[in-house]
Amino acid sequence: MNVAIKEAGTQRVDAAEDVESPLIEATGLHTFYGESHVLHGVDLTLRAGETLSLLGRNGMGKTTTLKSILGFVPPRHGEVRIMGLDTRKRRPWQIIRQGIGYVPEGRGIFPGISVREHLVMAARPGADGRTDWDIERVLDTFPRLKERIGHDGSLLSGGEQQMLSIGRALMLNPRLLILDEATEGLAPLIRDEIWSILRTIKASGIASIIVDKNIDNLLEVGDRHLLIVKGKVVFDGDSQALRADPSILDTHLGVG
Ligand SMILES: Nc1ncnc2c1ncn2[C@@H]1O[C@H](COP(=O)(O)OP(=O)(O)OP(=O)(O)O)[C@@H](O)[C@H]1O
Repeated sequence: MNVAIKEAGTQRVDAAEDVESPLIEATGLHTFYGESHVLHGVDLTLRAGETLSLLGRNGMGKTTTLKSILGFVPPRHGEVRIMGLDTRKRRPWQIIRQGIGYVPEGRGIFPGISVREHLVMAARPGADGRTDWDIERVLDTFPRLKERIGHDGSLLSGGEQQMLSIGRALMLNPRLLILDEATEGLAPLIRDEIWSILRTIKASGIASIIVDKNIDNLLEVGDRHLLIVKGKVVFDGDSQALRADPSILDTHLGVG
């Protein structure tokens, strides 16, 4: 057992981190918006280096699962441990500082701030002290961003903004990336480019949770898949298991 003392802004967070323990261990999550009960006992585990996809039709609770894990919508019942840290009573920024790069729906690119500034502002050693993702490596991974380095981020195309959002998350030297609908609304060629980048990121050893609608890419890149229906996990297994029973995707996503 490794006991790590982590800096979290002005507050020190003591985290008992077991290197063998999962990066994320969420059990029995029940999440509400007001009186509306959206998650009904979701369990989710993510191990180091693993790529996990969240599948499900619109409105089934994928984004809410991510927001529950990150503390934006804290679950009313259940427990989330991130790299050993019990996240109850933690603020989202404290949770993210455990080593999470979050790429939200909508990208979060600011007007009046250049590509370089977006990247430089985010730069930080990882929670484990790693600094292997720096601006040079991000620009090598995203040649389109290199070409647009001085441009206002908000004036980039949708695909370039998405790349900037992912590049910015990598500048945090995260142990895991969370990507919510990273290829939504993009042209097919740009989507392919982003999937290729996600494969590169996976090969670098960073774990990820990906919410996306492209099943073929998810089956190829993902190690494991959680299928969420009305706030409950109805399938948790690998690509082989999902391919072996097309009725699962057919029933719950209308594809198969
Ligand atoms: N801020 C909110 N207030 C009230 N209800 C919400 C809120 N956000 C989401 N919901 C509801 O919670 C349920 C789950 O939504 P969620 O966004 O998690 O689904 P999703 O699986 O990510 O689907 P999508 O792909 O449409 O985002 C839906 O019924 C949605 O209408």
